Amino acid sequence: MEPSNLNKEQDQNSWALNAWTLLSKLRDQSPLIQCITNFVSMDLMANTLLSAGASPAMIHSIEEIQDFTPHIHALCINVGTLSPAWLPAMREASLVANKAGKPWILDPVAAGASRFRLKACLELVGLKPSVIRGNGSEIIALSKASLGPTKGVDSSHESMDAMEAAKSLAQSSGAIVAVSGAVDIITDGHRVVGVHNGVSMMQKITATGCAVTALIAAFVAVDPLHALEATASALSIFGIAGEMGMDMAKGPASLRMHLIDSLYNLDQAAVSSRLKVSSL
Ligand SMILES: Nc1ncnc2c1ncn2[C@@H]1O[C@H](COP(=O)(O)OP(=O)(O)OP(=O)(O)O)[C@@H](O)[C@H]1O
Ligand SMILES: Cc1ncsc1CCO
Ligand SMILES: [Mg+2]
Repeated sequence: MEPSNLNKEQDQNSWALNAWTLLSKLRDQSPLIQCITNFVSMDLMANTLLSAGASPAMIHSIEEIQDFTPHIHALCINVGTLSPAWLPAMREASLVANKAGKPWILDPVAAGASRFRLKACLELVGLKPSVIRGNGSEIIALSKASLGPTKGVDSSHESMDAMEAAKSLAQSSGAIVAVSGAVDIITDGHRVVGVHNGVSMMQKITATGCAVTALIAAFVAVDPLHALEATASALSIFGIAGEMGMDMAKGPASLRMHLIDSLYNLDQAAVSSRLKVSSL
C-alpha cells in the first residue's frame, strides 16, 4: 500500500475508534441534555438522544432555568419556531450554562429567513456556544449577517458552498462550526474535517438536522475539551445509523423508525466498517 493511503487508513481507524469510544462513554454516562427546541423537532430529538443513550429534557420555561440548568451536562438551543417570548429563556439558559461551565450548542434554524430571526441568532452566537450546527444556507446567512434565499428551514446550498462561511464564522465566534449535507463539514476556523456518512433520504424527514445537533450536544458533553472531534463523531454516528436504517426502510416514515433502531443497536463493527471521515 502507498504510504499516503496507509496514513489515510490509520486516520480512518483512529476516527472510528474515537467515535466508538465516545458513543460507549455516552451510553455509560447518560448525560443530561437540556433542549430548548422547536415544536416540530421535540419528539425526534428526544428519541434520538434516548436511543443514543443520553437523557433528554425539553425544559424551556425561563422560570425553571436557574434551578435546572446548573445540573445539566450540555444544552441545545434551537430557534426553529422562535417567538419573542422564547428568546429570554434561550439567553438565560446559555448564560447559566456558561457560568456552570457546561457546553451549549446552537442550531440557527432558518437564520436568514427574517430580520427578527437573524438578529436573535447573531445575539446567541455572541453568547459563546461551543458548537454551531446548521445547513449550508443557515451558516452562510449567519456568517454574512444577511438574509438569504427564502427556502425557510431547508437549504438552498450544498454544504461545500458554505466552507468559507463556516471557517469565517468559526474564527469570528470562537465556536466549532458544522455544516450538514451530503458531506458534513466541521471546522474550528483552521482545520476542516468532512464526514461522508448518511443518506439523502434523511432530508425528507423533518428535524433530522435538529436531532443531530442535540446528538452533538451529547457527544460534546462526554468530551468537552475536544469539541471538533466530538462533533464529527456525532455526525458520523448519526449518518451511519441513517445508512443502516435505509437498508430496511421503504421511505421517510420507515427510515425515521429504522434510523432510531439502528442508532440504539449500533456496534463497534458497524462503526469501524462504515465510518468515513477525511481532512478537507
Ligand atoms: N445529501 C445527503 N446525503 C447524505 N446525508 C445527508 C444529505 N443531506 C443531509 N444529510 C444528513 O441529514 C441530516 C440532516 O441534515 P440537513 O442538512 O438536512 O439538516 P437541516 O436542513 O438542518 O434539517 P432540519 O432543519 O429538518 O432539522 C444530517 O445528519 C446530514 O448529514
Ligand atoms: C419544518 C420546521 N419549521 C420550523 S422548525 C422546523 C423543523 C425543521 O427544522
Ligand atoms: Mg435545521
